[in-house]
Amino acid sequence: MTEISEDILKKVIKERESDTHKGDYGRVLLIGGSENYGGAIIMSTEGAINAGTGLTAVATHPLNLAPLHARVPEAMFINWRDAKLADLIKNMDVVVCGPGLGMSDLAKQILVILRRCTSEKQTVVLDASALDLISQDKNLLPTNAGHLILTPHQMEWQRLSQIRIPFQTDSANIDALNQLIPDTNALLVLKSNHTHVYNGTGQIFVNPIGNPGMATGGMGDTLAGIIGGMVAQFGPGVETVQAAVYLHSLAGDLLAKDNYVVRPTELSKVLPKLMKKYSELA
Ligand SMILES: NC(=O)C1=CN([C@@H]2O[C@H](COP(=O)(O)OP(=O)(O)OC[C@H]3O[C@@H](n4cnc5c(N)ncnc54)[C@H](O)[C@@H]3O)[C@@H](O)[C@H]2O)[C@@H](O)CC1
Ligand SMILES: Nc1ncnc2c1ncn2[C@@H]1O[C@H](COP(=O)(O)OP(=O)(O)O)[C@@H](O)[C@H]1O
Ligand SMILES: [Mg+2]
Repeated sequence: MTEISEDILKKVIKERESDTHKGDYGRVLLIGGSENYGGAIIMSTEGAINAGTGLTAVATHPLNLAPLHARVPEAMFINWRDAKLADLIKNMDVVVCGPGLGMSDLAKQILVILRRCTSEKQTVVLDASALDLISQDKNLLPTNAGHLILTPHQMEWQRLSQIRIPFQTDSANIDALNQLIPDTNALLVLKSNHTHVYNGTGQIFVNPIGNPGMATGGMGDTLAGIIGGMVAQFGPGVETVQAAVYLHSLAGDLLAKDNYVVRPTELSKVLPKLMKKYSELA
């Protein structure tokens, strides 16, 4: 087991070359945000954009169009019922699916489309409702994606792995990950006060930072977006995911120095400054 440290940020976050454009920093599509959970996909999108995604698109319920554009005009919008969703998915580097997606039949259909349209070169980050739907039907897993990153909290992992929270030991978690996805490219980010990152080969990375001010709805949605944005720029390896987990908590700790509660939307705002600092320390 390895403890994640600040060094991972210096290693992963690169200074940007002058001769580059938005196409060099990845295309991310975020899918989620039902009528009742629009905030989840907006917070996720804020995480992705503030972590530096080159181009960001959001597939969501049409009710979310105005609030999404009011908060993040950088993001493009598509109605999640639009037939063009399939082609959009095919053109993405990273798809983050699940924040506020909900458990409807439409949400299930979206997972079917995602499974059909993803391919080897793409990374899919699965969070929240997407994981709960997959718990009900494992055939919904988008196994054609080259890289799969699962980001459950302990209750979502209990539903998915059938391992009750007190029995979620490292060895049980690795066995369950390998059983669920017999592919060493899969990563499991098991969120708790000390999030563990596992890969299929049995490596374990533990996040030693973060704080209970971060126990606020939307904090995981934000992390899923940050992971998507960082994978889009720095690749889908386990080091990128460790860096995203550490950066999220570091931002949370920075805000918790003088705030009782850390709002996910405030956390996203401090990411560009932190990333700048670590890009220069490489
Ligand atoms: N503003 C919004 O629109 C929000 C929407 N959300 C969406 O709401 C849907 C349901 O997700 P929830 O996660 O709220 O509901 P869940 O029912 O999946 O899990 C929440 C419950 O799990 C238990 N739990 C045990 N260990 C935990 C751990 N380590 N971390 C977190 N919870 C733990 C807690 O009792 C908690 O109330 C998802 O689609 C999610 O994305 C949430 O992300 C909250 C914010
Ligand atoms: N007590 C805590 N200490 C450190 N980090 C925490 C704590 N509580 C929550 N977090 C972090 O906040 C996030 C919560 O994720 P999640 O439960 O999926 O939130 P949501 O679904 O509401 O967005 C995780 O990254 C978790 O590590
Ligand atoms: Mg969550």
